[in-house]
Amino acid sequence: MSSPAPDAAPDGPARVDAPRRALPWQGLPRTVYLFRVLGMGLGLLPVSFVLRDLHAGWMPWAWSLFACLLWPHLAFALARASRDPFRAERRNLYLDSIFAASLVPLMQFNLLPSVLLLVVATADKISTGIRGLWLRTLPAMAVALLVAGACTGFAWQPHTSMAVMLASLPILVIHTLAVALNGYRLIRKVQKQNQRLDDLNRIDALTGLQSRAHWQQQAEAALHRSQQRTGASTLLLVDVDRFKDINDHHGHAVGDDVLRAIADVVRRVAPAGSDAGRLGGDEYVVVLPTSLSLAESTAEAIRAGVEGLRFPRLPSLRCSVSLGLAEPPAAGLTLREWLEAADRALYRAKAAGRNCTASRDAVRTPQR
Ligand SMILES: Nc1nc2c(ncn2[C@@H]2O[C@H](COP(=O)(O)OP(=O)(O)OP(=O)(O)O)[C@@H](O)[C@H]2O)c(=O)[nH]1
Repeated sequence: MSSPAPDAAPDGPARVDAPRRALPWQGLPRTVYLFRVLGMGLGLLPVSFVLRDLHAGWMPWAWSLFACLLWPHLAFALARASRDPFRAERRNLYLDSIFAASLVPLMQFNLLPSVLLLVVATADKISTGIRGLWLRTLPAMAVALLVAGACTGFAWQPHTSMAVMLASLPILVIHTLAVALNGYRLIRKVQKQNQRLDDLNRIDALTGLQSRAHWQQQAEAALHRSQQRTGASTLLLVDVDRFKDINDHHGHAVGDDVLRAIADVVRRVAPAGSDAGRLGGDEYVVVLPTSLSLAESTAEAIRAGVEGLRFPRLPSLRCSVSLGLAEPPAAGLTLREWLEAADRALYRAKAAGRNCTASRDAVRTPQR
């Protein structure tokens, strides 16, 4: 939007600005402008037919032409020129309602176009999404109706002719569809943003594995199934060996590359139905849908896969992982106890020299 920022920066020494965030209502004047041009422009059609039938003088005609044709552009220009476009637009929205209501007595309360103008003006306020705006404009409309009514002596001819009915159709159809389409567009946008938020919540941004919170939910469900004896599962903790050294020698960016590459190995090797996540730092965790003996083979495949990783930009870089396995704890015990058991196994793998797998009973070191 080309309108000036709400507050101009004061003169003074150059400084680093915080990242700029779009102001929530910045696009309001342009959105409202389109609907105002459409609503007021189409509204002029039935108003003109009624004024013609009433043989109205120049005053009602001039006022109607100003309100329906000139005002939408003037309102936009005022909002754009304002230092605070949102405040200016909110004032314009009140004036919209006042103008629409003032046309009703000019039409001598011709039923269909009068109801239509009042409803469209109110619906427009609702569709701005500004809380309570439509309710607050109702008293302003009532006052406008009374003042214009007093000026016209409350002349009363509510009958709507067929010609006026036909002239009312465009605003009824086109404006209603335009508002509905705008609502649809907004709903789609919100749905996409909700989906993105959900993804951000479920997925670890660096590795693409499950986030810790999401993994915990999945693991608790798997533990429950195991404790109900409706499915085998084994917990596997994977920790990068001497990862701090990799960061210190090659930098955090390379460290991140290593974390991503190891996540790829985990994803590739873990059997279907596994839940793999990143617990944080250089630690991964997988619930495998298999018994301990099959899980040991998976763990060994991950260990070997990580050992075999090569990084084209750093051909000499090698990495390895230590792995700890644990069967589900007895009924009544929780995910916390399961993780602690896997952590104890992982500790044994580290103590046995790293780059190996350990479970409660055994440490499996690869043949080197
Ligand atoms: N590059 C990178 N480093 C991270 C990230 N999260 C944690 N780290 C680093 O990972 C390292 C973890 O080191 P530790 O687990 O304490 O120890 P280690 O060097 O892996 O040694 P052992 O686990 O005993 O083999 C720390 O230096 C953290 O700063 C991350 O997202 N990216």
